[in-house]
Amino acid sequence: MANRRKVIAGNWKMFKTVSEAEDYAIKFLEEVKDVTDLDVVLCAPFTALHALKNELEESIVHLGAQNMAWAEEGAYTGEISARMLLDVACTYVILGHSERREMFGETDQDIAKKVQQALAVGLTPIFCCGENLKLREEGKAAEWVKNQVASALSGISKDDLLRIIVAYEPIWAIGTGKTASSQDAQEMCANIRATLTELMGSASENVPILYGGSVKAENIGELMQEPDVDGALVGGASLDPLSFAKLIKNASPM
Ligand SMILES: O=C(CO)COP(=O)(O)O
Repeated sequence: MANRRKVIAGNWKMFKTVSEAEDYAIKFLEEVKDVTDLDVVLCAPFTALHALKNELEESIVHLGAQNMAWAEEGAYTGEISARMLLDVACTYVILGHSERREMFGETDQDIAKKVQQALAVGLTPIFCCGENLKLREEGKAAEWVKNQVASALSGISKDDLLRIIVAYEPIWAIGTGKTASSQDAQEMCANIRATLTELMGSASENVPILYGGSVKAENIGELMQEPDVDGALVGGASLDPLSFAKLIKNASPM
């Protein structure tokens, strides 16, 4: 039996000012302070990270960003580097989210470079992959996601791959209220693990694979029952501290 971490990560996307984030952190910490059986991550906008660093210090909640530059530093107007994220106590960073791929033109090559840069400074990448509705309906979802995983992760050493989290987020399930069935989520997460096995051998058993797409307090329990679903990346349902705390408690294996 694999000894994988369970992870629930909230992706706030482009929501919350500094004061809203601080207010959230106070309420959220009160609710989740005794959670020990899974890793809890809040991926906040850049502008809220420093304030959250202060609020979350010495708590069980880890801090993450939602994107970063592939370059180390330099003349890249508007970009944020991996070291800047470390500086505000981030330990995680979401990379390759479908919204960045679709709306901001990020390619598999960009994402591969970002994953390498994150690993180089010691951040844990939450690498996102997932198919759109057309690909799913054409029966091409598994192949598409396999290619996304292989092209972003194939240049990475086996040891470094052990430090990655993969999030499977079917685009048709994001923000639509349409969750993949837990069987579909399991099937795709198992396929991703098989691709990881091709890259890193049986150590893939230790890589957490999350599901994302309309996850809520009501459906997390069922998803977590699946053997290859090790947690969730949660958008809309992470925006309210009390309901996100409820989701986390429902995800808990205890
Ligand atoms: O994109 C997501 C998380 O990264 C999922 O968003 P929703 O949970 O709002 O569907």
